[in-house]
Amino acid sequence: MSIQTGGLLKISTIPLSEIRRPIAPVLDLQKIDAMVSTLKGLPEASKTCTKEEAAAMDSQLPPIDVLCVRDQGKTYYFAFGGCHRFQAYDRISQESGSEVQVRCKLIPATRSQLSLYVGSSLDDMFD
Ligand SMILES: Nc1ncnc2c1ncn2[C@@H]1O[C@H](COP(=O)(O)OP(=O)(O)OP(=O)(O)O)[C@@H](O)[C@H]1O
Repeated sequence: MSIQTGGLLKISTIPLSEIRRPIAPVLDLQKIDAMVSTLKGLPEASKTCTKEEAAAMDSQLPPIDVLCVRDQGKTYYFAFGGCHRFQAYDRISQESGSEVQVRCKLIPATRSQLSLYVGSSLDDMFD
């Protein structure tokens, strides 16, 4: 999604618990450790990116592309990428015991655009 959206969309923060992630990820645990370090502002962040990149992040991870779909008066958020960043946010949330805000690039989408990602599971996406 990043290729199409480039710098066009606004960056927002959405509570982690409000973002639906329909596809199970395949994970590199070392990358998640380094991302958690970035969020905590620790130097180990540079394990999966350069020291300069980590410094530029300033305890932030790049925003995750999130589809934003309106259905029957409610807004639903869906993510299909950002697997490692979500795992890092999950861990920070578990460690702190509180809700975490996720930096997102919100992409307005329709139900039929969402169906391109989830196929016949579309109706299960809204509950
Ligand atoms: N330790 C880190 N600290 C800060 N940023 C990082 C770190 N590791 C990777 N990044 C940056 O995070 C972004 C996403 O990285 P990557 O694609 O590897 O993970 P991801 O969250 O699983 O995303 P996707 O599923 O979309 O590939 C990249 O811009 C990358 O440069």
